[in-house]
Amino acid sequence: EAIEYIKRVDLLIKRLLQVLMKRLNVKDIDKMMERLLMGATRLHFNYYPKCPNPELTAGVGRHSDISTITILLQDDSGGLYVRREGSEFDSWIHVPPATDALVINIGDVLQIMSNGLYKSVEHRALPNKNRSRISIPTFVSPEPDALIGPQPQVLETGEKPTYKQVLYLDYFNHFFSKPPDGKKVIEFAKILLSQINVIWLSEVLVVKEKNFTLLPPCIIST
Ligand SMILES: O=C(O)CCC(=O)C(=O)O
Ligand SMILES: [Fe+2]
Repeated sequence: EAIEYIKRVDLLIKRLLQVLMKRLNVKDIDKMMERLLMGATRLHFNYYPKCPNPELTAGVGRHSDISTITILLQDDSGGLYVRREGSEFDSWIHVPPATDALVINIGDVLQIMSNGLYKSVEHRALPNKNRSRISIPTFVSPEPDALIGPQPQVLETGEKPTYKQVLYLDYFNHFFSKPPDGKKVIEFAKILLSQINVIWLSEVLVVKEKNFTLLPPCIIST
């Protein structure tokens, strides 16, 4: 049954990625792109024993997944919450379990690759008071040695990159080096304003010294 599930989910993953990448002007998912998007897919089995006081337990703390996408199969007990985007105060929406339905999360890798067009979803999971819960997420992720960054097709229009190229293994290790803390992890791949200023200032200095015309600004990832 598990193998059959994996086979079917694999087809679903490929179909979903095709649609999602089309929006980024990536029309063909070749072998290289496949390794970048789904080179290392992992299945986790989460068990939450019942707990008399769920609000006092950590459960799975607030985080976004460091995957490209996550396909989540949950049982019918409930306990997954997503953060309402843009709310000033913490506001969580319960994701009710639906029969024969899967939950699809956008992960950080897709946010980075799309230069922020797609947004990874912040979520958390709490145990139940009266019964245990099982969830089975499939994390669709790049190979450890893949470089993740905004795709050239996304930047074709002249859009400035918000994220730099990072090794997926470094991103992965960074995520697991700290307790979960919302969407802070993605800052690891962000191009910082100070980095842009330094590059811009150095261009101005070159112009002043040599009387050259200003080169088009380029953002170098460090
Ligand atoms: O148990 C759930 O519903 C979510 C678990 C989760 O977010 C995770 O394992 O990353
Ligand atoms: Fe998660």
